[in-house]
Amino acid sequence: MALDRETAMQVASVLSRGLPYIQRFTGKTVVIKYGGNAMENEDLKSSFARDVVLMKLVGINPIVVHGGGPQIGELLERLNIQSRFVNGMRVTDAETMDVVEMVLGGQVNKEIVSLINSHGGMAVGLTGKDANLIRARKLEVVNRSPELERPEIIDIGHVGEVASVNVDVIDMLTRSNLIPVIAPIGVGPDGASYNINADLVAGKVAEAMKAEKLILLTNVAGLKSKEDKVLTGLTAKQVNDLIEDGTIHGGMLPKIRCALSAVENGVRTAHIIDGRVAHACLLEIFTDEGVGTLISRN
Ligand SMILES: Nc1ncnc2c1ncn2[C@@H]1O[C@H](COP(=O)(O)OP(=O)(O)O)[C@@H](O)[C@H]1O
Ligand SMILES: CC(=O)N[C@@H](CCC(=O)OP(=O)(O)O)C(=O)O
Repeated sequence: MALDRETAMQVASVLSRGLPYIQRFTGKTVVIKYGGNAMENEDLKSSFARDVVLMKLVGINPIVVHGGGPQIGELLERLNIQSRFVNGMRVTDAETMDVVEMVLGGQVNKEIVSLINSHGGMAVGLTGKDANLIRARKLEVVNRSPELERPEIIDIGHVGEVASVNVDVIDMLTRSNLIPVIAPIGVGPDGASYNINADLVAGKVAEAMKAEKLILLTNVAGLKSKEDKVLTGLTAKQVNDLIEDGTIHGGMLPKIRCALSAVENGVRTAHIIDGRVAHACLLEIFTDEGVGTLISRN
């Protein structure tokens, strides 16, 4: 579709103003965690896919790690399987694990791959089982309730944490101009599947790839205070205090923990941003002040 002269001038001006940002980020890796809650509607999904394609086109290496918690919840409900969370992690028995693998590796992964490809990108979908991309070990959750005489380990089933990331596979894909889209399922030493929180996978992939940025797209404007204000530029100590006093809870817990770990392990910055805003990823990259909550080492 041809642009009229005035619109073309505006587009040219906007593109030109993006040049310093493109120069700053070209050749750098950006890991984007696309949360299930941010996949709100078709327009938002399209704007996300277009952002990823544009990033790739200007020389940035986007790596997508997706969630799908609400989508898993929907199918479990349809199948009449009860589900509950401990510390933001879904308790995962064998039956639930089958559903998790179907929804994340099948439905959600392929939907995102198709979306990116329909906007002109070349995405390849993987779970952590493909080429042993994500090796996992069982996650131990410790209950430190003051009511207990001593801390107790809670068994939450087939839930894992990342033991290692096969960086070579991701490198091979990105060098071939492909965009990796990773579902957060890990493979244990015995070949078994592990359900891993997608934030944790995104954080570890960002660390292993020495990413410039880790962008966590979610369904809130950022990390919020008790007064509902978006907080940014927090120190690790301030974050820990917010966890202690319960301001940070539920799904925000793994998000904030993985962001802190990422910046302590070589990722330059981590950002928790609102995926319900169109072009959230580009807004983050193409503004000096960024959007949402910034977490950096200092
Ligand atoms: N301090 C906080 N600031 C913002 N959100 C918080 C906070 N504590 C808990 N949350 C919850 O964390 C949720 C985001 O996590 P989650 O639902 O797992 O999203 P996603 O699917 O994007 O990973 C928010 O919708 C909110 O309900
Ligand atoms: C162990 C665990 O909780 N796994 C998550 C995996 C999906 C996920 O993390 O999705 P969101 O990012 O959309 O929340 C789950 O079963 O819901």
